[in-house]
Amino acid sequence: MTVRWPRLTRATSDARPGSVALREDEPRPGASFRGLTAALRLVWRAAPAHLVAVAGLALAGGLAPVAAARLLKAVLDTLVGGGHRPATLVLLALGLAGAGAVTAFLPLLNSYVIAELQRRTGRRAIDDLFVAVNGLAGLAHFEDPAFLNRLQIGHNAARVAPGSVVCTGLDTLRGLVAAAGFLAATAALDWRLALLVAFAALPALGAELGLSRRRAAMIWDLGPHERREYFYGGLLAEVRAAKEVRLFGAGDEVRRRMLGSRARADAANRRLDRRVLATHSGLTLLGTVVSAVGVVIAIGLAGAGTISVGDVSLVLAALAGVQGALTGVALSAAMVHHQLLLWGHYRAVLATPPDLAAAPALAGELPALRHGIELRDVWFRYAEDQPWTLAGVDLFIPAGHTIALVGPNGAGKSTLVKLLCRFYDPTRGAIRWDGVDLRDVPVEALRARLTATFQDFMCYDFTAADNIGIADPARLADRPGITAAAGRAGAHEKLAALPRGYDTMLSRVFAQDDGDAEDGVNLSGGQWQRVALARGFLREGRDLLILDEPSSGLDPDAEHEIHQRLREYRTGRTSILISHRLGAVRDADRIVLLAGGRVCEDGPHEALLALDGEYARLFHLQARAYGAATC
Ligand SMILES: Nc1ncnc2c1ncn2[C@@H]1O[C@H](COP(=O)(O)OP(=O)(O)OP(=O)(O)O)[C@@H](O)[C@H]1O
Repeated sequence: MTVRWPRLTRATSDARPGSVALREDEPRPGASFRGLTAALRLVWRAAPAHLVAVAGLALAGGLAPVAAARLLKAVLDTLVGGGHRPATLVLLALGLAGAGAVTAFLPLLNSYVIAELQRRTGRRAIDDLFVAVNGLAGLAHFEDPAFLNRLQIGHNAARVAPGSVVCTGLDTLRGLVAAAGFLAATAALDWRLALLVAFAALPALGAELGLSRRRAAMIWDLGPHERREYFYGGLLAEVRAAKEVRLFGAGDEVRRRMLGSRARADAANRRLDRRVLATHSGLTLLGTVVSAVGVVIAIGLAGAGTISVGDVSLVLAALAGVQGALTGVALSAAMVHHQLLLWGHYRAVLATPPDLAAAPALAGELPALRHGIELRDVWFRYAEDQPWTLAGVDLFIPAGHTIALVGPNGAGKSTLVKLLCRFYDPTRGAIRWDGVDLRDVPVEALRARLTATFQDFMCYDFTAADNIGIADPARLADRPGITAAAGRAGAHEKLAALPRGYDTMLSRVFAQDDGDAEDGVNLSGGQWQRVALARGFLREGRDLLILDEPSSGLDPDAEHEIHQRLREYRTGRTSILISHRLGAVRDADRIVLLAGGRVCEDGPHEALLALDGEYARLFHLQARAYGAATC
């Protein structure tokens, strides 16, 4: 049957949605009122009772020292005035002791409640963050350094920023309450003293806000260095890199590079620390002068009989209290500001535009494949400044057929498969599933119809069962299905014979769930490949099977056996098989030779041999290498 496809009408462009959204030179997200309210909403959702408790504690914490100072004044004035009743003094003393106890205990309680609030909020924030990250259907963002930088900062901010913004904000409130109480008490004695102390706090506020802005900018600038440092640290610590690093004696070089990244980060931190030292020294000097002036004025007023001895004690407490409270307010306001800047990166990740165009609102399920998949004049490049990887591919994959993709390294075979899975959209042209443009279908609906084993498959540090079951999370507990898939991939005997069978960890990096690290095993490369194939097989019944180099790591017997199984499995199914072993793909319905991003040859094995083109040359080359003169 010949299927005629309608002409393409979709406007195409080089720009992939969202791909230019997060650049290194983009203005950084600023602290904003919306950021504050978003943090507050999150904390309220995650830990409402704790939020109320922290607010109550903040209010009590602000009032307690003022109450203590007022009680002390009353005690002193009562004592100096004479003629007092003992009961009054006892009551005052008890009140004073109570205020002192509250002042001492509040911070302990506060820390406990804040820690729990932080934990709950952090968990919720991280969950929201990774829901958003999971929602990015394509791969483009994960290859964008600016996005990765933002994600790392956002991830760190998620743990602490929202809780910290709210708690430190309440701390600021507590400081303001305390400062207002002390200022009112001081103003009642002498308003000039109150003004002097209040104005002395303003430079601290400005300086701390400036420092917080610098700190946040520095975290952004250091992100790439720190990511590199983690990367080098990983090379030194991870078992996957250990062989090459040791054999090549590359450890010292990697360590030097790691320390280089650390040194750049340290240098920037040092510059900031010097600025902090200079700023805080200036502020401390200012505070000392203000205190000294305040003390001299108060003693002068007491000497002149204008204020009482108790008033002097109140002024001394107020001076220290106001200064401490206002410095605390400046510090915590700066901290809120700093956390809001980092929180802005978190919110920016949540607001990251999708890198794939959304399907039309009414797009529904994708029907089972009946006719075939067509690539019509497909062009693709990974970025605008990179060369074309696919340059006008025209290809029809009929339903129920096996198409083998062959071609030199870098020809674009895996890229083509990635477009079929819609990890990227074509830069130009279109891919149609029974005539429906893939961009007009929800991406999940498309992927539900695919199964694949990729060339760079994952080796999960999971149990054997989970390593296979993860291919279809709804079937993680479907042990018969998992063992059947493993059987089809020729992995069952090996996995069943492991110390804990399918419950054995395929890792020596993590212990079993019960903490026993002894039973974890490492598989060989070929065994891992079979597990990866089993994952593909678990998703049986899908419309399109993609196998990218499914047997590259297998021994000859295993390769023969796997290809035999694949042949049986593929019969009547639509599949795409990529392989450099041309002998393994000769029985495909059609063999497509990609080169330079285009389809150069296309036809069954015999037809391509008869054509005597590039495929025939490569096939004979391999056949000779295997010692087979004729094929
Ligand atoms: N994520 C990426 N970002 C940028 N360029 C990429 C990316 N992946 C692949 N490329 C480039 O695209 C080209 C085609 O790569 P692809 O992996 O599709 O080739 P292939 O035909 O599968 O090669 P091989 O036979 O070696 O597996 C290569 O030049 C490669 O450098």
